[in-house]
Amino acid sequence: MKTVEQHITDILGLIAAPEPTELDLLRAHGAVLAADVVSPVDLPGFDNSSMDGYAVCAADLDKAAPDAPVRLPVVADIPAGDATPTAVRPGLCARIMTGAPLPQGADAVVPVEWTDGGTVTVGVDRPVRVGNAIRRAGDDVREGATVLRSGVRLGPGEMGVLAAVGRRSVLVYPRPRVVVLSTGEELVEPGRPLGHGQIWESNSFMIAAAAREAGCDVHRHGFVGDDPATVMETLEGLLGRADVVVTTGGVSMGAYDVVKEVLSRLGTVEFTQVAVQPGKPQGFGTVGPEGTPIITLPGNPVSAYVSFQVFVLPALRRLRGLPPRSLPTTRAALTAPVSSPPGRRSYLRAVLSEESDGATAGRTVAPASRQGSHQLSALAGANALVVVPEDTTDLPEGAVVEVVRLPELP
Ligand SMILES: Nc1nc2c(c(=O)[nH]1)N[C@H]1C(S)=C(S)[C@@H](COP(=O)(O)OP(=O)(O)OC[C@H]3O[C@@H](n4cnc5c(N)ncnc54)[C@H](O)[C@@H]3O)O[C@H]1N2
Ligand code: MOO
Repeated sequence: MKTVEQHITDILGLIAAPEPTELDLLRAHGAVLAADVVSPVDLPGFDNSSMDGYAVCAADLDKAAPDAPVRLPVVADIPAGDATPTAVRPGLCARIMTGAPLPQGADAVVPVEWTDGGTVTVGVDRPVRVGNAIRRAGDDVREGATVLRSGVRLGPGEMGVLAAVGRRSVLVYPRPRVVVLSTGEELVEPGRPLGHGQIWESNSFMIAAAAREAGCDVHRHGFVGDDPATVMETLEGLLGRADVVVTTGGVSMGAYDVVKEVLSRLGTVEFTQVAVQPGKPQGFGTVGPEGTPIITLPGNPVSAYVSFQVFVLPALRRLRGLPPRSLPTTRAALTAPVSSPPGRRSYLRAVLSEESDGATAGRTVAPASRQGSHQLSALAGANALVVVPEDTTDLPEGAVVEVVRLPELP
């Protein structure tokens, strides 16, 4: 059987580096930046007030005191956005609002709380130091400075910086388009009644959610039955909207394992067995005229989920323009014994907790009691996968194990 690492490498071999695209800022959220962003301006772009108050010459107020306020004529009123440049001379002041440009000649701003709030003349009851409540041009970003580096993900903070330096569009690797398709004659859309031997379809919802959380634009096509012609036709119809197709089901040894049958005929998809539990039957390759990558996951729901996190996620990261890393791991002590088939690496659903105990930096990990490939209930609530190596079949309570941290909700 193929190793987990080899299968990850083989899938990555199919995934070409993405093409950068210039996207409008509103569509760029979540994408990965494909070029450094340099600010064309200083930020702030001009000296401005950080408070509502009065722009003054500080020296005028040297002798101001609560019982002897200094009174200054107010010669201008400067709201934020004021387009008319203003100036003050010693002995005069201007009323000014937060964010408004500092008038020429002023060297300090007195907050309104230190004054009587006058609009013709104003009484100020204490001295002010030079520079008080002034935000200097360029004290945040200097013109020509790199504000964002290629490779960063555009989250809210990055979106803010881009807009602040005046960018309306950016060069990014756009979110990959993932099409999710499940197969199985027994499947019924949730919300519809079940007949004998039928089950509600769950894989496509789960895999679509995981791909979305991985930063992709996802089209959940839902599912098709086991008729090869329909599967082929459906797949062909979906290729135009996919950078990668992820299927579940139909890849094992069954007489009606339709994905395997249909894609084997195309000749570019390889079906294989990986030394992993769950998730042994796997496939990957390309389909259609554009050579669209396709990754075929097993149908058992837990197998599909674990396979997604172990095999598909690195590929999606590469498509996003990120290093194709696997999920981060840590070490933790088992709260219960676990077992694993010989020769296969198990990924057991578990709950990792960060409580303190020393040797494992305080982490313990509780494996779920139901580990069957069909036992979906243990997946809800799991935040980690306990890794049991290929050469290990049993681990006692207290053993320190490698633990994969599952992605957290963004
Ligand atoms: N003779 C053998 N049988 C099986 C082997 C084997 O090596 N020899 N491998 C087993 C393993 S391991 C797995 S995993 C499954 C994978 O089978 P398929 O990928 O062909 O999946 P299906 O047969 O279509 O379905 C398996 C199971 O999962 C349920 N299922 C499928 N799709 C969905 C869905 N979208 N939503 C919810 N549930 C789904 C399906 O009803 C089956 O119960 O093969 C083993 N068999
Ligand atoms: O190896 Mo299958 O994917 O668990 O049940």
